[in-house]
Amino acid sequence: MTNPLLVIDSLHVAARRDGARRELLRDVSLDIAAGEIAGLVGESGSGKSMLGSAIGGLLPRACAPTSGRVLWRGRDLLQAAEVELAALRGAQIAYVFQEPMTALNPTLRLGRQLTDVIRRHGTGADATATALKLLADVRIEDPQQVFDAWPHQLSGGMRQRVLIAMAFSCRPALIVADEPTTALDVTVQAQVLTLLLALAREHGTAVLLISHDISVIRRACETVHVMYAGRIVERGPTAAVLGAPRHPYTRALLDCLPGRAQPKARLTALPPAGAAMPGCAFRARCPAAFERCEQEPPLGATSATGAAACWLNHRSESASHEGTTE
Ligand SMILES: Nc1ncnc2c1ncn2[C@@H]1O[C@H](COP(=O)(O)OP(=O)(O)OP(=O)(O)O)[C@@H](O)[C@H]1O
Repeated sequence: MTNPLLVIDSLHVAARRDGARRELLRDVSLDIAAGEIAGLVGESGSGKSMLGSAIGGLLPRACAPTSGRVLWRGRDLLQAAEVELAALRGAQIAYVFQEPMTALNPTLRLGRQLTDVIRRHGTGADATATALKLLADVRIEDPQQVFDAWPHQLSGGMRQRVLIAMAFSCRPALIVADEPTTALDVTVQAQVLTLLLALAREHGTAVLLISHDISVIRRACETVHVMYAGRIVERGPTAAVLGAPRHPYTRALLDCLPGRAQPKARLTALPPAGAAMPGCAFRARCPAAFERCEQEPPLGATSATGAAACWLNHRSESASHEGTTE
């Protein structure tokens, strides 16, 4: 990829609790180019939000990177001070989170919250006029009414539109959208996702769309990264990865889609992400890697480290679609 906006290079993140260390992200690498709509998919607890948070320096207090780099336009953000990260967030990297109510301040009218963001990043323009224009851009019919409203007076879908307006307010180069539609009614999920993507394309904004729902990723993203137990196990152009998945976990995710299971066929349970298991959790489903997986010694006695070791060793030959054309 020429001149990527974001390069995550062999990132490891661990949590510390009562003196014990638990690895949450293991050797994660991911590139995003300017304007690219990239997807990150995996089951709950696989580390998607942890990765999204690590990009903008928003990891929970108990969690920290232990090695690797997060290069933003070539600058390693893991070496940046909080003041630099705070300036970057909003201005260049914006976030849209799952639950709009928790991302908004319930004690401030929406117009005030929008103009605060606009003024903080100093675009110089009339903040009120800019806010009203942004509300119109997210297809809100009566921007003035929403500008004057309190967060609790809006529906979840409308609140998420306001947060999308806020995210675009400073024309960021990247939006990290962490399950942006999961908390919404099914009927508005598609509208909000379509809006987010349309604005991103219009402004040339790159998006890292985080979702547990592979059908959302399939519909929205040019590239996909599949995450399991803190690792990216497969990556590539969405059509290539989902059209011909190479990793058994990707195949298992696709098999979970409604309509995919054959009539009367049994749904096979996914291997548990946190369970202790020697060798590769997928060896029974992965003939190409079977022998190596069997021989691979587990890295540790607890957690899925045995599986991780295996993926680490055969990932490049079996699960990368690099260079694949759609
Ligand atoms: N504040 C925290 N301190 C320590 N560990 C955490 C913290 N938050 C999350 N974790 C752990 O990090 C791992 C990854 O969690 P993460 O929230 O990134 O998963 P996810 O894939 O985004 O799932 P979900 O879609 O349910 O949010 C999980 O094992 C989780 O228990």
